Amino acid sequence: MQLPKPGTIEIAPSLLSADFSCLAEEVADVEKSGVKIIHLDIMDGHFVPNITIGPPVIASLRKTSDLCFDAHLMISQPQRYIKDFAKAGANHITFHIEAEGAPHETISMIQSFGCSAGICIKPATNPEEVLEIASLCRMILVMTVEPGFGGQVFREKCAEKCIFLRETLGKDVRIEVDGGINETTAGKAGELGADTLVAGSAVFGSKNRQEAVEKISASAKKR
Ligand SMILES: O=C(CO)[C@H](O)[C@H](O)COP(=O)(O)O
Ligand SMILES: [Fe+2]
Repeated sequence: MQLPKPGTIEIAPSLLSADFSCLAEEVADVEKSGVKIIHLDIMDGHFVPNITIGPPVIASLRKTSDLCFDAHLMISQPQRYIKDFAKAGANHITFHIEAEGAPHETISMIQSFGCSAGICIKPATNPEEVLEIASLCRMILVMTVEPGFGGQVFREKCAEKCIFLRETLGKDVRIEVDGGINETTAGKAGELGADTLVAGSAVFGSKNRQEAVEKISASAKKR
């Protein structure tokens, strides 16, 4: 499934906090809650101090799910691996503006494999830095924690970048926030202009994933 068109609030559960011994079941469980997107955190142990999954895991999950696979590449050299992630079944590929490679080229490469492109900014990065390429992206990802680990505390100051991005870019682009989203912080993120909310520990750390997704979604829509 492609990334949903702008205009709706979407919750994107992050598989980072799922039980890695049964990922297909975890995806199926969260799919019951009606989400359209699953967020896949790809870490290389170099761009961030953690290592997660690669293309073979995504290819296996692709056989079991039709959700939009939103791959968040936290890797130093995204251009080296885009083909592999696209062929594995990613629908939307986000890379960091802080990573190596000319962003225009990376975006063209993503699109040449039939995926939509996204650009991500870390907490210390100014949102102005993505303006030049934003029109080529279907979604801008604003990190509300330092990338690398789930379960961190939401940084409101980072989410405030969404106001500038929304005012400057308008409604035709999705703005995604990632890090520390739960039923309390989702309201603030929605209020600031985010329409796509990644939630890892708040969804997969909860026994009832459906209820968790509903609460986060209701909170984000209250803006
Ligand atoms: O990109 C990420 C970390 O780098 C994750 O997507 C994010 O942290 C989700 O986890 P949580 O909702 O528990 O904060
Ligand atoms: Fe992420």
